Amino acid sequence: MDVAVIGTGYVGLVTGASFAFLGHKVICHDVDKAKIEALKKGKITFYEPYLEELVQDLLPKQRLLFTSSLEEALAKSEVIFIAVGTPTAPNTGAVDMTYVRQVARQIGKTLQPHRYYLIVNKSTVPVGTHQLVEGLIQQSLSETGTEKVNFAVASNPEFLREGNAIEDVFYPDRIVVGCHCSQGLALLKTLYEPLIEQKFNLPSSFPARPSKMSKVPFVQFDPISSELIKYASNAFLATKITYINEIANICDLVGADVKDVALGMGLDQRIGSAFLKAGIGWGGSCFGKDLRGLISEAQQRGYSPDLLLASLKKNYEQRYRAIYKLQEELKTLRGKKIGLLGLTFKAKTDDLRDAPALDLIERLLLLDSTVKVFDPLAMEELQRLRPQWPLVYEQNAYDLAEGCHGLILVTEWEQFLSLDWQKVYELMKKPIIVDGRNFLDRQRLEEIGFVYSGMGR
Ligand SMILES: NC(=O)C1=CN([C@@H]2O[C@H](COP(=O)(O)OP(=O)(O)OC[C@H]3O[C@@H](n4cnc5c(N)ncnc54)[C@H](O)[C@@H]3O)[C@@H](O)[C@H]2O)C=CC1
Ligand SMILES: O=C(O)[C@H]1O[C@H](OP(=O)(O)OP(=O)(O)OC[C@H]2O[C@@H](n3ccc(=O)[nH]c3=O)[C@H](O)[C@@H]2O)[C@H](O)[C@@H](O)[C@@H]1O
Repeated sequence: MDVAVIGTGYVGLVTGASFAFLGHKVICHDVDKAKIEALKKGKITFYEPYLEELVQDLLPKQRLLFTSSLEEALAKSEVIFIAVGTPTAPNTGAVDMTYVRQVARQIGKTLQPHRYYLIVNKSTVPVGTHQLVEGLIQQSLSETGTEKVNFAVASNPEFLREGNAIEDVFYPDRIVVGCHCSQGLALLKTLYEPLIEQKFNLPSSFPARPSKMSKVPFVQFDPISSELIKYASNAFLATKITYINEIANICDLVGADVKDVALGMGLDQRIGSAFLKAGIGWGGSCFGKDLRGLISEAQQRGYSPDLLLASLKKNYEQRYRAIYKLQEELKTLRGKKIGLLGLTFKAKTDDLRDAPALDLIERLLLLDSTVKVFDPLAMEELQRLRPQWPLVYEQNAYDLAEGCHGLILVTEWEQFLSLDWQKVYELMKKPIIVDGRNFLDRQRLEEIGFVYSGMGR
């Protein structure tokens, strides 16, 4: 099947590459010409495990093409995915639909008569966006006088995680679609058929298929419900983390260990063990924006979603607990050297969008600390985002530790587990460590002589 993907960011590129791998012919379009030129050479502009390898494998086979021309992208395509950004609008917390609107209008100007097209919203979008996109396309068609174009708009939200995108896209828990048009629904089913049936094999160096996996549920809903499933899922996951963080804070008060509490809770199948890792709070490009988006949707309709409001507020407060813990040990942080081990919002990504590290650094600078940073992937990105911050950028964890009064582990990078912690201890001025992800071996660190503080343990 000929497929176009509009917007070649995280989601667009993973979507395009995965459909191409499954045997479809995919053409990805983006307005960012530099991105397209890099992709044509097999270079991706962000870090995502396995993705560059996949793109480089598909390019010579001509199954995955890139273009900065929308006309070229739509020339042969029957199914058109919209995968542009839907950020939070300034001040209101509502979803900024500028890019989706632009794309819908442009698609409407480009569709050809006497053809059928299925336009699929892959972006995370407010309820009713399928109607908005349909209306804007229809309007453009009328403006250009294009008649006899048969098209439908569907919802097909994406649930991948950054850093785990290939695994999540090829071995998903479910495929959610919302489409009123039976022809469109049939096309989506055909498109996803190899994935539903798991009729493919990734290269042996890629993540293996989970052993219990057989068929992937392809679940159809009304488009409005499909659109809401995405927001409701992200809001639930974010709230589940906020919940365990609340329990962690209570653990700190009563002397319990949140890792044990989460283990005991998670064994109850009704609760489940996933997303019960306590820490300095969630970050990233989507949880915050999608919670705000859902809150705004509810408020626009006169409903106050108090649980979601609390979940959002508590998460941002949680970030500062790492600093309170340092203050407990060091009293004042003025003039103290504090090192941040890791910067990204999670491991296996170079993404700093809404990363807790940004709030931590800002607060530490306000408290007149000297802030040293090290991250395996995100140093240049931090310099680009906050060139005005007077930070000490270090090349490795040992240089970071040198002369520090305290370290905060911000990101659970695997490589931090195998550091020579005795050496780190000897390099520090005061051996205080706040493990913001409950990631390190507490017992070993305490044996070395560190003053260790986890989140809720
Ligand atoms: N990043 C993630 O892990 C996930 C993101 N999503 C959702 O997917 C959507 C896209 O997110 P990302 O891929 O992270 O965004 P991104 O910012 O990485 O990529 C968006 C791309 O769209 C392009 N674009 C903007 N306007 C365009 C236009 N008029 N025509 C063509 N291209 C245009 C941009 O240049 C950019 O390359 C958002 O709604 C997001 O909430 C959903 C699941 C996971
Ligand atoms: O809509 C999206 O963009 C995506 O948002 C999240 O994915 P992502 O933000 O990439 O990463 P997660 O693995 O969900 O982690 C988000 C944050 O929660 C934190 N987290 C996660 C799990 C946990 O137990 N504890 C915890 O603090 C992570 O450290 C990270 O800061 C969702 O998990 C995806 O299903 C969704 O598609």
